Amino acid sequence: MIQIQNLTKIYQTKSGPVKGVDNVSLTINEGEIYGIVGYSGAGKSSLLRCINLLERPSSGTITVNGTDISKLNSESLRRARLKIGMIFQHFHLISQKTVYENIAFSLKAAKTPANQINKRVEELLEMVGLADKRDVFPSQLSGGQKQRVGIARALANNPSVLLCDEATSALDPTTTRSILELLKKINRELNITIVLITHEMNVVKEICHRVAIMQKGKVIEEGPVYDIFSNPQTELAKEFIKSVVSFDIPEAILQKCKGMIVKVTFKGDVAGESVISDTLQKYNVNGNFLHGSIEYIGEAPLGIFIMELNGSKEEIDKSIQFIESRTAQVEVIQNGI
Ligand SMILES: Nc1ncnc2c1ncn2[C@@H]1O[C@H](COP(=O)(O)OP(=O)(O)OP(=O)(O)O)[C@@H](O)[C@H]1O
Repeated sequence: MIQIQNLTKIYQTKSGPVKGVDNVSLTINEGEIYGIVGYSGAGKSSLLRCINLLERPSSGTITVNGTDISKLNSESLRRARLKIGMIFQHFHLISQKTVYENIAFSLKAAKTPANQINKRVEELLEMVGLADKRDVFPSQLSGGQKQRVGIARALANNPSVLLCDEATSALDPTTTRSILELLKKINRELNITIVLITHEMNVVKEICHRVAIMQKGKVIEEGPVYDIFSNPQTELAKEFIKSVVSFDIPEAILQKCKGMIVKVTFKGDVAGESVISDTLQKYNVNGNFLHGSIEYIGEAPLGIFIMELNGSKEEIDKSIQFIESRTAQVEVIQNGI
């Protein structure tokens, strides 16, 4: 478990102090995939780099598996860092070393006995699907393959935590998906806690269990990814979700609608139920779908439909109450009744 309490990071610059992280408190549970999302300059990297003390916090504490790492002396910190792997947007591989040597380098740095290195590197290559690239140099690899080497190197010393700094931002969508699948497998099979920072809400939607949304150094919203997607509280969370699931209706269409336009959000298994058709049969209301889809957050369905309801105010009110009783949320977007 990682516990961050009242963490502040202030950089001293020529033009004065700059707050990178501003009084952040978070708990990241063992075995979860935790996302930190925010625009450029929000403080994601500063926060992530404080977790393995690549940056020294100005104040606050960071406890990793029960140890307050900010209090460790340099030798203890070196050992603690071996249990915190890290991967980077631009991979940071050593270009003069082969894939094998890049991974072995981590093991040598941790003083692994020479007779154990070969077996461990082979295991890691197998795990990341690069057994056939053992002796090639990074320049001969695709971006996705380079990131696989980065992951193998980060896992070499059996860390309990893997920090991912925009690990897929330099990759195309298909490669991104395959790297995210690999991270999911590592989390599931090795029970490694993963903390990832990203500006892509899609990455959060694909693999994270919980997420923190950062702005100006602060965490402004935090919770299970499903809850944030189904019921975002802040404008920024809504904006990030829009980048993945957009339900904008063209103005010209909205102007033509004379009824009540509602956004209906179905949570969980109920997303598959025929709530809308039941409603239209039960009440004297006409429904006209304007937009809709079922998104899968991880593996849980979240159905969002925008529809125009036409009929008497009384029947529409009753049908909305009925939908709410069967599902979760109905939000009126435009009321022409
Ligand atoms: N080494 C540094 N010296 C001075 N200021 C810094 C330093 N590192 C970060 N900052 C400042 O701290 C704030 C947060 O930066 P940080 O890099 O943590 O944000 P970020 O969300 O990771 O952004 P990006 O995605 O662009 O990396 C910014 O205002 C930035 O200018």
